[in-house]
Amino acid sequence: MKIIVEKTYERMCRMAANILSAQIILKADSVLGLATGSTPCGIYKQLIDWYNKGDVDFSKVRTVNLDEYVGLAPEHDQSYRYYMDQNLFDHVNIDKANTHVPNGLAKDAQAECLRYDKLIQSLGGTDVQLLGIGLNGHIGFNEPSDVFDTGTHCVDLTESTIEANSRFFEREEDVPRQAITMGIKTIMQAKKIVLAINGEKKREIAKNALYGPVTPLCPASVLQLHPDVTVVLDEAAAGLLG
Ligand SMILES: N[C@@H]1[C@@H](O)[C@H](O)[C@@H](COP(=O)(O)O)O[C@@H]1O
Repeated sequence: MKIIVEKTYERMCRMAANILSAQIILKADSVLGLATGSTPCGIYKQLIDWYNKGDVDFSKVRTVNLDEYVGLAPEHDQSYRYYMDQNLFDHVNIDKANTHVPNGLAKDAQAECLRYDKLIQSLGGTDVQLLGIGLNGHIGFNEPSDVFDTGTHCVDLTESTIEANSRFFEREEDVPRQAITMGIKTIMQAKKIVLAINGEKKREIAKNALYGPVTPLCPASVLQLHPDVTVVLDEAAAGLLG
């Protein structure tokens, strides 16, 4: 595990964006695994900036997103498809047909999960997977549990995640209770992983995930076992790493 600490959130984002853009430069049709949440916003902003300066070309890039809420249409302003369009895809020269997010409206969620895993395989697997981390150690929407979940699957969100994500919704009742997420196996199959962690609130979980025991009670801890992980943190999140 490579751990890089940057002074500010902006510097952290620049570092993560550097890894993603280097990947695209080295392999124009890279498959990027992308994440949502507040953490990656600045990373996408940086990529858009470099695109506008002509430094990075998305025309052949393919993307697979980690997760999507069950029951939200792509045009719902809190769906992860909407987030990706707003925060990245609408601002760069990516072909939208090459961007993939699980379908939160699928009638048969099970079939959708299988379709999504097959899709990732058919693209040749993920070259770089960008991850954020939830306050309880979740990655994607893999919540703490007794076992590491395998492929893409449907999950019941925990109360703490619903509460954390309620900041994006008008009322807590509006937060979906379920999501479709890549599983730990899907995530671990990525050739390279970049985990971004910022803010004082994530201090404790950063320490547990990076230096604590590998356990499904802290899903991000499994990343300690991946051969090519880079963790980028701002100083606020790195405060307990020693
Ligand atoms: N499903 C997403 C995760 O992919 C994300 O990493 C996490 C942390 O979000 P934030 O970056 O806003 O703290 O929240 C959500 O639940």
